[in-house]
Amino acid sequence: MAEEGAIIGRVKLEQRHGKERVRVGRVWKDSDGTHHFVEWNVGIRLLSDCLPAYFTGDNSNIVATDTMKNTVYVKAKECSERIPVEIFAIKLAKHFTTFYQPVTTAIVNIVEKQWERVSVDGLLHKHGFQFGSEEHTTEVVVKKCGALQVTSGIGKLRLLKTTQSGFEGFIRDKYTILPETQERLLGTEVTASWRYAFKSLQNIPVQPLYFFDSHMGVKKVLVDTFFGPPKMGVYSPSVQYTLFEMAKAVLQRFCDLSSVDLKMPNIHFLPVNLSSKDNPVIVKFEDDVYLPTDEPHGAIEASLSRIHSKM
Ligand SMILES: O=c1[nH]c(=O)c2[nH]c(=O)[nH]c2[nH]1
Repeated sequence: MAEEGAIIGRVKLEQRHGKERVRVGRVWKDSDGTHHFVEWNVGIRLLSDCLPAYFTGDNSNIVATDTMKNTVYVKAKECSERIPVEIFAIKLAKHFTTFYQPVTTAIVNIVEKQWERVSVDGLLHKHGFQFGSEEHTTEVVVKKCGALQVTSGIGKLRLLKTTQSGFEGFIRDKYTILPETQERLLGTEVTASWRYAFKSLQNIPVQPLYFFDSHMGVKKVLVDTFFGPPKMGVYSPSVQYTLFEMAKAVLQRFCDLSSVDLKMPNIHFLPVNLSSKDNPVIVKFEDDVYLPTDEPHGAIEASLSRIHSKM
């Protein structure tokens, strides 16, 4: 059994090492001239018995972080077919736990940037892509025994609705100035992550589009639940309530997920009222003119997990 930590006198050492921000772009070319492109930003952490490196300067059990970086490019080259980011992360993590005897666990995080195929004159371009702000994230943990944990996610998903939102009934005291309202603009930048229920390398779903479809599906449920039906929308009494509705909808719709984690900052758009001594009403706020802000913002986060296998 490898040792990743040790107690020395009255202190405990826990250690891991890896490489951060290894950036790779990969193109796949179909025979009809259609190209596919992904950009990945990879982080790797290896748990292994390299305590002698800390205690005596003996590096003989260390996988150099430079080697980890090279491995990202080698494995990207080896992927001759277009693959989802989750499968690439699993391949990398599996490599580290099987190729290196001292490595007991590999943790691979990847952020995929959004390069979307462009349309020109109404036709999808064969090799032209446009950058979007959204991110597709994954974290994969693989143990030597084959145990696996896969988390997927979405980052920087900015959503905003101009009505059907309010906030009332909260604690009022001598520090409170926020008025109660049934009419406000609601803006957020969703960071979502969800854990798949399968727990070993043998149980990874075999359908080639599984992770692509899950990602698109979860995103659609999150967005649809946030906004409600196109004509009427749906009333949000708080970010907290809407967040819970979104998380519940994801677990109800996708039974192969065991938990979902949502961070939904309340990004404030401040009402604009302008007045002067001579002109008391230059701009009177009527739910129309706002000052967009980045900070400070509300921080509202929650996780929802299944206690039983079915909801
Ligand atoms: O939806 C909201 N939740 C809060 O907790 C909160 N706090 C606040 O100032 N505005 C809001 N809005």
